[in-house]
Amino acid sequence: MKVYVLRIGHRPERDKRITTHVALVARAFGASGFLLNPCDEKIIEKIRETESRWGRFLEEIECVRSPLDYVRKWKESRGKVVHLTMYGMKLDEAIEEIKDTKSDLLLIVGAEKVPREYYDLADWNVSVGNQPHSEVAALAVFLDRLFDGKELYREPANPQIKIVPSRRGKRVVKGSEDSEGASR
Ligand SMILES: C[S@@+](CC[C@H](N)C(=O)[O-])C[C@H]1O[C@@H](n2cnc3c(N)ncnc32)[C@H](O)[C@@H]1O
Repeated sequence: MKVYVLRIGHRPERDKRITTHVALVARAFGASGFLLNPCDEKIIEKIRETESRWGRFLEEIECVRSPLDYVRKWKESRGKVVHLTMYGMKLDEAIEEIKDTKSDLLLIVGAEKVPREYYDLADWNVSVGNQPHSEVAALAVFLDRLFDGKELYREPANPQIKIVPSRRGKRVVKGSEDSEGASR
């Protein structure tokens, strides 16, 4: 099952940092695509740079012109749609059903008020608790539950650098080296 994250309602003048975090969390927590509307080329560029430096997880990083059309096409030809919203059904009640579909998932997160059509198009409107919080937190918790925590230490393709986990300090080696620092 592949997951693409669609960030809608991005306001370039105020959401740059949080939308960047949505994309970084999507990448680090198991998504295979990141889509953005309205467009912000600086964010797209930054995530592409992150992918070249830290390795490839995302097969698509793009702006979409019409997010509603994108959602409709996804449903017609690719898979199911989940919309994360505090008004949705409980995560605990939705997650097993979502895992069972086995189809690819488009995961929608908002910024400003999300238009009604997305609630109607979604196969599941899912809440991560029924309190308002953050798209970054909602996305991280949802993906971690979906993948049962197994996404966190998977290896990206062709990293330039990578971290060697250590109890103290910071160990970073070239992507071509193993965890002892030896070249492969
Ligand atoms: C800061 S909220 C603003 C939502 C907006 N006020 C509305 O009514 O649609 C931005 C995004 O965070 C996500 N979010 C916030 N709290 C959530 C929760 N408890 N469960 C799931 N998603 C949540 C949703 O994707 C939401 O669109």
